[in-house]
Amino acid sequence: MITTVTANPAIDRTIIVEDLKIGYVNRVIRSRVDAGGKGINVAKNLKNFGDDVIALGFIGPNAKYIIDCLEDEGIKTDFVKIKNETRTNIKISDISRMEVTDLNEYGPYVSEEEIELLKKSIFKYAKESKVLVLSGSLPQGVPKTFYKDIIREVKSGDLKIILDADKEALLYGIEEKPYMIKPNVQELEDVVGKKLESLEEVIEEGKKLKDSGIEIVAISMGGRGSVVITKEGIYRVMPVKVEVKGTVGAGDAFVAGFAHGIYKGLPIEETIKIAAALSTSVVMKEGTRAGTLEEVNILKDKIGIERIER
Ligand SMILES: Nc1ncnc2c1ncn2[C@@H]1O[C@H](COP(=O)(O)OP(=O)(O)OP(=O)(O)O)[C@@H](O)[C@H]1O
Ligand SMILES: O=P(O)(O)OC[C@@]1(O)O[C@H](CO)[C@@H](O)[C@@H]1O
Repeated sequence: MITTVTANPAIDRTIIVEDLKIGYVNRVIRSRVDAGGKGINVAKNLKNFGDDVIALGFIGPNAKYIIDCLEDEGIKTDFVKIKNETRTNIKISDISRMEVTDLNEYGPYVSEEEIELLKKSIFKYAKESKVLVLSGSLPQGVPKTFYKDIIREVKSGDLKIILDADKEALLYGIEEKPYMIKPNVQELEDVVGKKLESLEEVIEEGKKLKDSGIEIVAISMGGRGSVVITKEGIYRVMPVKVEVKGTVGAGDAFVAGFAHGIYKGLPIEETIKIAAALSTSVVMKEGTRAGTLEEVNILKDKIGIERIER
């Protein structure tokens, strides 16, 4: 089984506009609502691959919609029901600039008792899982060491932990050496505390993290693809040129591709291709949506992948 944890789910409201003008009245062409939050997006992608996945996290009284969406898709869920409301994140997609602006709320305040309930649940499901995905920001009241504490508690040879977080949650999490991390360049810059101007610098810093004991360091670079640093080698992955309709959740699809490959024990190059293809299929869609197996099968062979160092 694969367990995904979304401490800070979101009702994602995507608003499609043309030529957004800040400070003016803008007309909305169309809008849509999706169940969002990073771990939830990972779970949606994994389900489309037919993997056995369960989604955990905190859920507020206003967000039954999220549970219903996941259950409609056949995804198992076991969320901790909290007193305060789940956030709504606004995604403004400007189709003339092909640009998405994210307005993400901090999320609800979560109590100590609610945090303990989620921790217990994660510890329970981790015992039955091969892969554990810890993804996204932490809502208010949750200590920045949340992921670190979980990794320390559940880490074992049999469980592969993927951490996709930012800022302090990532910094602390890294201290416990998860199996894999997936920072984007900005997140990696925050970890190393400096601007990374060239691909060489990105690789250099990624290598240091890998050498510190993290097996896979996958650095995503948006429309420039990614660099994946593993013990098998360093891979430069080039994206496919497609019509981009929305980039929200591309990173989560990338993570899901790795979770799938690791779960199935696939070779690293095949895993990377699936991850890149899955993220490509997501950018071809409006809103926060997952990719499908059929889309990946079409896109996979178009992914350019080059081993640049052993
Ligand atoms: N404009 C694009 N064109 C083609 N592929 C893209 C584009 N943007 C993203 N991708 C694909 O998605 C992957 C992950 O994207 P990105 O680096 O934006 O993740 P992220 O910053 O974690 O995103 P998010 O937090 O919104 O999920 C990239 O490595 C690439 O394969
Ligand atoms: O505020 P966070 O937790 O960092 O990110 C939340 C979020 O932007 O991430 C997903 C896309 O990756 C969206 O579904 C969601 O709204």
